[in-house]
Amino acid sequence: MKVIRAYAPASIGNVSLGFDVLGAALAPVDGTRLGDEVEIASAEQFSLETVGAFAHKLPGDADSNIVTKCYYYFCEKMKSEGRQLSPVAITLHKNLPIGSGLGSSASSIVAAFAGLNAYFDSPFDDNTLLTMMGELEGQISGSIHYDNVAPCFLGGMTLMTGATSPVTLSLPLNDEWYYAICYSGISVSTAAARDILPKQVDMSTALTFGRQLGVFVHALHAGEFSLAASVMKDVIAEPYRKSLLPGFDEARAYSDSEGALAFGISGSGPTVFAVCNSKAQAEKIADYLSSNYIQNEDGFSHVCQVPKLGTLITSE
Ligand SMILES: Nc1ncnc2c1ncn2[C@@H]1O[C@H](COP(=O)(O)OP(=O)(O)O)[C@@H](O)[C@H]1O
Ligand SMILES: N[C@@H](CCOP(=O)(O)O)C(=O)O
Repeated sequence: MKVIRAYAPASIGNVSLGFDVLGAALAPVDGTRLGDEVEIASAEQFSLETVGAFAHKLPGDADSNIVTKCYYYFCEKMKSEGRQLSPVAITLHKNLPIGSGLGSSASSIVAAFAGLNAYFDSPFDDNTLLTMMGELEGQISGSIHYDNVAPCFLGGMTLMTGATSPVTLSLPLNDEWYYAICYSGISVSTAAARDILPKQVDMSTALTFGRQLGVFVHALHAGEFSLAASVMKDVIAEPYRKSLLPGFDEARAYSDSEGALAFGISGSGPTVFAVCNSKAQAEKIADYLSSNYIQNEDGFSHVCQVPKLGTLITSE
């Protein structure tokens, strides 16, 4: 019997300076698989089973799970192209905490679509799949944003174009940067963390945002990584969202005192990340965050890099 497995990594939305337009995939350097995984096999009728460390935090009924919505959306798209789908049984390994700022819903969505596409012999190209992923992410968080689904699917650091094709561009990576990331264990709803943001920004904020993003993209292409790190500052969301994150200011102060290149909120939080020049520095900051930023037994920290690959498909 054909079985497809799709693993989709965690991601940092916004990367501080690119609200809704910049994202990066994450891979712990110790080889931990930090991401959701789906298994797809043939069945007489559709079913979804959920397992894994955070399965018990998902909605109780399968119909409310975003993976079920992905399956029916995929069926509709196939039907509109004159193709019929055979039913499948999906198992979701829910390894990412919900409302963590690690692109948890994106990880499930990407694993589901990428897995279904592989199972049904690749009817959709990457750009079409990305558009479908963005739509489902929009259903869950209240507005379409690709900054988690794109890096989760494609890997690396991705910049959204605002166009339909290509939806996203890949930016050069710095292999020497390490990211200390820490999930505090509390849940922050992305939709709620979007609702607290002002609907308009003032002129000076808009100018800073545009300048930072322009300098960042130039600096990465020029290999000027210190310059790139110097503009990793969030002028859009952090001033409002940090009030939702107990211990945020202290965590930033420690990261700065250790000489980290940048520090910020991953997605809508509560996960935070520090960009570091060395693995040793990232380990020290991750240790501090483990002891001081984590609020309960669900929290964790990792030292990560940004992987070149995103979703991994295997079949048997
Ligand atoms: N497979 C899934 N993974 C994550 N969240 C899911 C899934 N299916 C349904 N949900 C629901 O979607 C919402 C996701 O909340 P959100 O704050 O966007 O999380 P995150 O920021 O971690 O992606 C929650 O209400 C959660 O119960
Ligand atoms: N750009 C979005 C990113 C949300 O990421 P998540 O991991 O918290 O879902 C935002 O900042 O709202």
